[in-house]
Amino acid sequence: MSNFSIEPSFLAQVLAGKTCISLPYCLPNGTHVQVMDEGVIRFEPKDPGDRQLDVVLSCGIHGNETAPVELLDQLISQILDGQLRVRARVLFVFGNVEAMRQGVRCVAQDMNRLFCRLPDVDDGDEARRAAMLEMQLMRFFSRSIQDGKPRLHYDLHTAIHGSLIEKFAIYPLPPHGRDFDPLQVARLACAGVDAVLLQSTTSTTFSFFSSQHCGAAAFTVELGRAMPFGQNTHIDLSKMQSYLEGLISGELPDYDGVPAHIGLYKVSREIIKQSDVFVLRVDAKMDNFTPLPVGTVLAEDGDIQHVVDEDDARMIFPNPYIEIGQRAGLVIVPAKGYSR
Ligand SMILES: O=C(O)CCC(=O)N[C@@H](CCC(=O)O)C(=O)O
Ligand SMILES: [Zn+2]
Repeated sequence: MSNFSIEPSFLAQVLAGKTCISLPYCLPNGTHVQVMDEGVIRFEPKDPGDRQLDVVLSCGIHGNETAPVELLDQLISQILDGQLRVRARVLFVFGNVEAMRQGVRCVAQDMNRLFCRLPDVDDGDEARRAAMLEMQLMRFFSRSIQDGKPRLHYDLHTAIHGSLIEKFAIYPLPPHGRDFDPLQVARLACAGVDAVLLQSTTSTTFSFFSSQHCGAAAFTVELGRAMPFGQNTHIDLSKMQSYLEGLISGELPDYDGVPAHIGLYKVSREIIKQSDVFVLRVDAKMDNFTPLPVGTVLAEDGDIQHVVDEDDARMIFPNPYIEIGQRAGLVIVPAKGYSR
């Protein structure tokens, strides 16, 4: 990508293979811009004293989840053409570029299962890309760790199936046994998210990486159902767009507690596929958050039977078409006892 150009869009240039690391340059309004790698672009305010926070906005970790990619591309265009004033350091990441080109979730390996691991000489393209993105985030957040600015990461996705709650987030709990921050949940509500899943287990996702290793308040955000590029008009991302525009312009909204309408859930257990005779006994296409009565057989895996024994259980991300050792679904329950 050469210096300051609005057309074609950043996304179009990424898909055409025309972005790679570049020298930093300035927009006419003084905003600093640098392409850090293919599909990775950083903006910094003209006046360092203007900077309120550091935020990573990522999408396309799954290449067929296009609505968030279109949203972030629009924000990048608004910055490049001077409509959106930058008062934060912002790193935009288009995650799995090759999968985006092919319109598939992944090419060989699910990239959101490849974070927080040691690199290996046999790593494929997606594992190497995940390791490179980890380095980009470590580098980006190292400045905010030094000077104490708020660190945020929103990793935007869309889900394979429908969902009774269209927009929800997974919130990896901060390290060292710290509790979740109600203010972060309230900010997600402001962005149009209606339920938050508090995740206390370890994970291999991008948001888990930035929470654990960069000390960022980090979230995987599901924004509706995955559709090809240009077919996302059914998803209303206006609240998310306004919220992100606010962050980029340095506005970090403050709230008292978690809004009453937000559903708070926690992971009761993960259903891991342990053998090639694994069978899901519930409809693999059922909507996320579908209630599951006690006694429902969820899956069978050789001698193992997964049966619901939790009150008020629901399942999200049911998917039997995964490799052995991976997650075939999450059983979640309401998180009780949290003050709002
Ligand atoms: O709809 C599905 O089954 C998957 C949607 C998706 O990509 N979800 C993320 C969630 C990540 C997390 O648990 O934080 C994923 O599976 O990677
Ligand atoms: Zn995804």
